[in-house]
Amino acid sequence: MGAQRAEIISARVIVTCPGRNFVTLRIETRDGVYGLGDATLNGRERAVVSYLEDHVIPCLIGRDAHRIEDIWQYLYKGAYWRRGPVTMSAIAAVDMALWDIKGKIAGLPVYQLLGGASREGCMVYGHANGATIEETIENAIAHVEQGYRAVRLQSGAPGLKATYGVAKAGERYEPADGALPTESLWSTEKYLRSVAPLLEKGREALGWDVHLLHDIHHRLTPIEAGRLGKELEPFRPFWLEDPTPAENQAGFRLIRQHTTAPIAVGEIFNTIWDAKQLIEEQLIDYVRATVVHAGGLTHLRRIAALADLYQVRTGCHGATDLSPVSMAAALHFGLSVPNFGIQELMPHTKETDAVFPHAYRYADGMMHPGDAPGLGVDIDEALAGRYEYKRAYLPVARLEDGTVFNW
Ligand SMILES: O=C(O)[C@@H](O)[C@@H](O)[C@H](O)[C@H](O)CO
Ligand SMILES: [Mg+2]
Repeated sequence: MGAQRAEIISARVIVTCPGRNFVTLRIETRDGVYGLGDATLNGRERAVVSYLEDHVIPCLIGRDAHRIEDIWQYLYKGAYWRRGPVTMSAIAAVDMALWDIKGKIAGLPVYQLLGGASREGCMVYGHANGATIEETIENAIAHVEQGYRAVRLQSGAPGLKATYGVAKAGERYEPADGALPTESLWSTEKYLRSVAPLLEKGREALGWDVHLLHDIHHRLTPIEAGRLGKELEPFRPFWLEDPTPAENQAGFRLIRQHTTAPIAVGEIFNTIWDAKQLIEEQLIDYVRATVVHAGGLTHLRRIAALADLYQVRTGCHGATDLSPVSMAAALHFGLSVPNFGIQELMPHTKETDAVFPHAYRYADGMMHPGDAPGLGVDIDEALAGRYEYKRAYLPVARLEDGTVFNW
C-alpha cells in the first residue's frame, strides 16, 4: 500500500579532516540510492560517531527511507533519553540523509519537497574580523566589494591577547585547535570598551545600506547586554548574537527592557524547547538553530513554524564547522521557509569543497541550493579517506583571575 518502499540496507559514518573534522552519515537503499547527513559536533565529534554507529545505525537497517517522520519520532522518543547536542546531531544526520534520498528518488531538489521556493535566493552574511578595528573594517569593505549585503564585525579588543571570532595573524579563522583546549583570558570591561567604536567605524566606512551584525558569543550578563544594546542602537545593528547564555530564557526579558537592538540566539540549541519561551515572549528576533544540531530539517521546520507565529525569523548558523552537507540543507530550508531572515556563510576551504562537491552557489550577496535532486551535495570518499581525524577542541575562556568563563 502507498509509495514503493525504499528499504535501507546499509549506513556508515565517514570521518574526515580536510583542515578541520567533519562527520558524515551515508545511508543507502536497496536500489542503490544514497543520502548524506552532517553529524559534525565541533570538539565532540567522536561522541556522535559512536552514537550513530553503536546505537542508531542498527535500528535503521530494513526500515523504509521514505518514512522520515516515523524514523525521526522513533529515534527521538525511542531513545528514552531526549534532547542534547549529541543525540540531536545524530538524529539530524539521519534526517538530512533521508530527505536527500527522498529528493533523489523524486528527482526533485529538497526545497521543492518543503513547499517550493518562497524567494529567489537566501541573503547571506560574511565574517569580517581583525586584530584591530581598522583591520576589521578593511576586511568588511572587501566583503562588500564581493557583493555581501550583510557583514558580521568581530575585532580584537585592546588589552586582550585573543578573543572570539578573530583569526590568528595571517591564518583562516578556525576556533577548534590543539589536542587539548587552548585557554584564553577574557575581560568583559575591555571587550565592552571596543564594541561601540567598532560598530560606529563600521557605519562610517560602510554606510547604511549594508547590514552590520555582531556576535557577543554568550559572554555578557543580561544587564550588560542591555547596556551594550542600548549603546549600539544609533548604529542600527542587524542583530546582536548570543548576548548571554540562553539556558535561562527568561533572562532575556531584562535585555528587552533596556534595548530595541535586534537579538539572535540559538546556534547551540538542539530542540524547540530551547527556544520556546524566547519565541513565545518575543524575547528574540532571529532564531539561529540549524539543521545539523537541531534534529535536521524535520525539526527545524517546527522551530521555524513556531517562530513565524511570533514574527521571529530564521538566521541559521553556518560556520565552517558545519559541513557543506549542512550548508546545502540549510539553503534548501532557507529558500522555502516563509520567515527566512538571513543565512550565515563562512566559506569552507578548497580542500573541504573538494571532499564535498555541491550544487549550491554564491552570487551577489545571496546563495541558492541549486536544483540537483536531493540536497545537491556529495562526498568523495577516496579523497575524504586521505584526511585523518585529528582531535581538536574549542577554546576554554577564563577571567583574568582564573575563573572559567563562557567562550
Ligand atoms: O556565529 C558563529 O558562527 C559562531 O558562534 C561560531 O563560529 C561558533 O563559535 C562555532 O560554530 C563553534 O564551533
Ligand atoms: Mg555565533
